[in-house]
Parts: sequence; structure tokens; C-alpha cells
Amino acid sequence: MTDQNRVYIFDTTLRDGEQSPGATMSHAEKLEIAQMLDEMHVDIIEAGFPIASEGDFAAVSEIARQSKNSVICGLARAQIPDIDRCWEAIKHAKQPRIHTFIGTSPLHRAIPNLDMDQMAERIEQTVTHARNLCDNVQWSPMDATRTEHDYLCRVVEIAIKCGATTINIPDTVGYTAPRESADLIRMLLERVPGADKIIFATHCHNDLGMATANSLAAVEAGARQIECTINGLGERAGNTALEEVVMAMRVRNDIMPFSTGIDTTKIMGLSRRVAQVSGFAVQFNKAIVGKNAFLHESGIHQDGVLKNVETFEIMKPADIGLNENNIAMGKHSGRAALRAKLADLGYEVGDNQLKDIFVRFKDLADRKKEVFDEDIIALVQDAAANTGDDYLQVKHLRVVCGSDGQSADLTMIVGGEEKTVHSTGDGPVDACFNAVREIFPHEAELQLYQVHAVTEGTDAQATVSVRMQEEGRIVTGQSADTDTILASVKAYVGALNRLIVRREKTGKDSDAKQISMYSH
Ligand SMILES: CC(=O)SCCNC(=O)CCNC(=O)[C@H](O)C(C)(C)COP(=O)(O)OP(=O)(O)OC[C@H]1O[C@@H](n2cnc3c(N)ncnc32)[C@H](O)[C@@H]1OP(=O)(O)O
Ligand SMILES: CC(C)C(=O)C(=O)O
Repeated sequence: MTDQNRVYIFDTTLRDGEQSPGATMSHAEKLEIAQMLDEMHVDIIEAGFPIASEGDFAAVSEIARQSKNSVICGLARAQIPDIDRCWEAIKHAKQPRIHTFIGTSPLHRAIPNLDMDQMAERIEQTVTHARNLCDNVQWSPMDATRTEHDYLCRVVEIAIKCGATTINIPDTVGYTAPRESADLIRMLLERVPGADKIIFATHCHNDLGMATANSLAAVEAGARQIECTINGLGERAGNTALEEVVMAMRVRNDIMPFSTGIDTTKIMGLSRRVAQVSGFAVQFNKAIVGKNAFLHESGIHQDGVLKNVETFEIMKPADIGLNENNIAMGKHSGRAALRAKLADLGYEVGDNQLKDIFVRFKDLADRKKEVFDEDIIALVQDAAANTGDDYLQVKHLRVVCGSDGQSADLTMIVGGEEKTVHSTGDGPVDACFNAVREIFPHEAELQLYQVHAVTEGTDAQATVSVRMQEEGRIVTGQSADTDTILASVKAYVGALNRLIVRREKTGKDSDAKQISMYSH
């Protein structure tokens, strides 16, 4: 393996991933994910789109300041104010990168209403401007896979001449296929003067389910940067999944002799955390990180695995940070076992956090016969999502349901003040949500209400996800409990707490200032 076979991993979970409707992350969550990506040795982190909002600017700036190893990149349109704002945000990073883009296909050229020559001139001006600010500049012809080849060669050549050091070739709408993806990179390498001096990147979307294959095909043809997200998070059908391309190159290194710098044992921890903060659960049969990816239920498979694990497993669970240790957790377990289990699951917790999680764990163990790893993960995530110092807190809930009707008696703490209501509805969840609305009136629209059983059995915990929207702000809330209705109310209230914080950040109303005294 030579250095020429080193593939750089560019993670855009915090920018393209966060663009998924409903995947909005809080400032603190973005910093935490960025730190985890840095520790996993992602080469480049695209931290956000600084001109998009004050919140994005603040998150990118802080990620730039805290970064240790990774290059920190910000996105900017082909506009001077965007590029200046991006530079302001990233300039404190040890290794900053400006990523500027414009749509070059016929359909996309029509958006800013520029003809081919005007667009070429805009690319020349903006890439030159970016390069005058920063010596690490990435340029993307958005919708490259639907751009005329001659024009693509022309604009890529301009960007290289103006100082771009990475040229990204996006398949913006997930339209290409593996052979075409490879041919496009080969064509650019052959035809564009100076192409051998820069790095070509591939940025694929998964609309036809081919993002991983298309990215790997581009690498085979000479691309040396893959743009991807954790769990394949991203708009529509998502982006290329980081875990898939990294593990594919590792497991099939015989036919794809490429290396990355990724510490693959961090994959599972990041996957779980991104699923939690984005509110996008990972499908059970998702490659690499799905709950069933290493499970064998049919007899022939179990027999094979018991005789030789390689019969049905092409990689080791430990390679992606999945633990196989068998500490059984239950009501008789102590703090040491819980701490060890948490560490196995990828959670390093401080003493105070451990104390809090231990109380919740004992409470769960009293109510549930067996406490599985999934229960502990749900419990830790619930503890992180629903803290004791939120503006809205659920204090007491009593629900009546059955053939005679449904009602809820709910007591909540609202900014330190206790309020109780009695409410009815079409079903117990509806009655509870009506009660929350009576206590805390709001116009936010409930867009999603989803319940998942964490494990099997009637005593299983339910994880509830809620997504709400108010004036373009989208927030999510999650909670887990063996009581599905209680988890539903806590998830709903969790989303409202996030909305309160978002209102305050965007200065929605004067109430928000007052509210900020109570919310974190
Ligand atoms: C494929 C991708 O992932 S691209 C990234 C997409 N991500 C996002 O859009 C998320 C962040 N976006 C935002 O917050 C907003 O769209 C902003 C702040 C960037 C712009 O907001 P607004 O000024 O209100 O513009 P709006 O969103 O309505 O329209 C986009 C404008 O940008 C222009 N534009 C779009 N892309 C580019 C580009 N790459 N370079 C230059 N101009 C562009 C459009 O032509 C349009 O301007 P026009 O109305 O003068 O024609
Ligand atoms: C900004 C560009 C790289 C993008 O996200 C896309 O084309 O999908």
C-alpha cells in the first residue's frame, strides 16, 4: 500500500446530514459530534454553512476552535459575503478549509440565472477570493453528474487555476451509477490540465440506493476523498454512509487496496449518538450499524457461527466497537458493573452522571426482568435528552383509558411553577398531548410521532420520537420508558423544551428572553 492509496474521509453529518428535515441538532450536540468525529480521526469535518444562520456560524466557529486533528471546513455559496462569513467562522481552526460551490448543470445554472460564461466568471472570482483568504480551498460543481462534460472540464480547470486544492464531484440527486461514476472521474483526470495536482472528491446521494457503490467506484478511478455522513444521514434518501465505505475498503482490501485513517472501533458509538441527536433511528437491517447486522437467528446460521464464526460474519463486531462481553445487568448489579457496561457501549461518564444513570438503572431493573444493552443505551440517551433543569418538566401523570373514554391528569413544572390540568382526547396519547397544550399553549405542529420497542417482551421499554415544527424551526424530542404513554409525554415535552431554546436563539418573542433564564 502506498500513500497514493490513502483515501481521505470527509464527514458532512453536521452540514449535509443536518439538512435532513427534522435532523436539526443543538449547538452542544454539534460540538459533541464534532469532537467524536475528531477522535475517530475523520480527516475533514464539514461543520456547517456559516452564512445560513447565527446558530450555524456559532457552531462552526466553536468547532473550529476545539478541533484537534481534523481539518475544519465550512460551506459557502459562490458569493463573496458567504465566503467571507465562512472564513470568519473557520479561521481559528488549526487546519481551516473553505468549501465553495455552485450548480453547473443546465437545470442548476438556471437557478441563479447565469449563462455558461457568466457562471465561469463567477467561479473564477469566488474561488480566487476564497484562495486569497485560505490556502485550503475545496470547490464543487453541484449536480456535476448531470453537467455537460465539456463544460464540467472547463469549470474544473478554472477552479484549479484559481487555487482550489480539492475538487469535489457531487452526485447531488443520486442519479449516477457505479460505472458512470468511475468514468466521470477518469475523464476529468485525463482531460483537465492540472488535475493530477489536486485531490478529486466524490459526494454521492442515495436516491437510487447506490451511494456507497458510486463512491467506491469513483475511488477506484482515482478520487481520493469520500464525502459521507454517519448512518448515511442526509437529505431525501441520504448521503453515502461513512461506516459502509470505510468498512468496505477494510474488509475487501484485497480488491480495494485503499486505506483510511479512521479508528473503526468508534463507529458504533458515533452511530448511536447521531441516531439519538438527529432523531433518525437506524433501520434494523442497516449495513454495519443496524441492530441485526451481527445477529443470527436461523438454526443453520447459528450452527455455522458456533462452529466457525467466519461462516456467516465477514467482519468482527469488535472492529466497529460492538462489544461481545457478557456482563448480565440486573437489579443486583452495582456501580462498577454499570460503569464497565457503559464503557463497553462507548459511554465514558463522569461520577455525577454515573450517579444519575445508576438511579434510573435501578428503577428500570425493579420494573423489568432483564436489562439488556439496548435498555441501557435508551436509558443513557433519555438521561441526556431530558435533564432536570429544563423549563418544562413532567411531574405527575395519571391516564385513564379503555372502552369508556380516555383522559389524562397531568402536573408539570413550567419555569419553576407547578400547574395541573385534566384533559380528554381520542386515545390516551391524544389526551396527554392535549393536557400539555393546555398547560403550555403553543402553535407548533406535530409532524411525527413514532414508537419503537427497545427489546422484545411486554415489559420492554418504548423509545418515543416526536418531531415538531413552528415557523420553519424543526425540533425533535425522544424519551424511553417501560410506560409508553409516559415516554410519549416526555418526548413531546422534550421537543417543546428544544423549541423554547430555538425561539430564544432566533429572538422570536419577548417571552423567549424570560424563558432563557430557565432553559439551558
Ligand atoms: C446540495 C446542497 O446541499 S446545497 C446546500 C443547501 N443547504 C441549504 O440551503 C441550507 C442553508 N440555506 C439557507 O439558510 C438559506 O437558503 C441561505 C441563507 C443560504 C440563503 O437564504 P436566502 O437569501 O433567503 O435565499 P433563498 O434560500 O431563498 O434562495 C437561495 C438563493 O441563493 C442563490 N444560490 C443558491 N446556490 C447558490 C450558489 N451555490 N452560489 C451562488 N448563489 C446561489 C439562489 O440563486 C437564490 O438567490 P436568488 O433568489 O437571488 O436567485
Ligand atoms: C454542496 C454540495 C457539495 C452538495 O451538498 C451536493 O451537491 O449534494
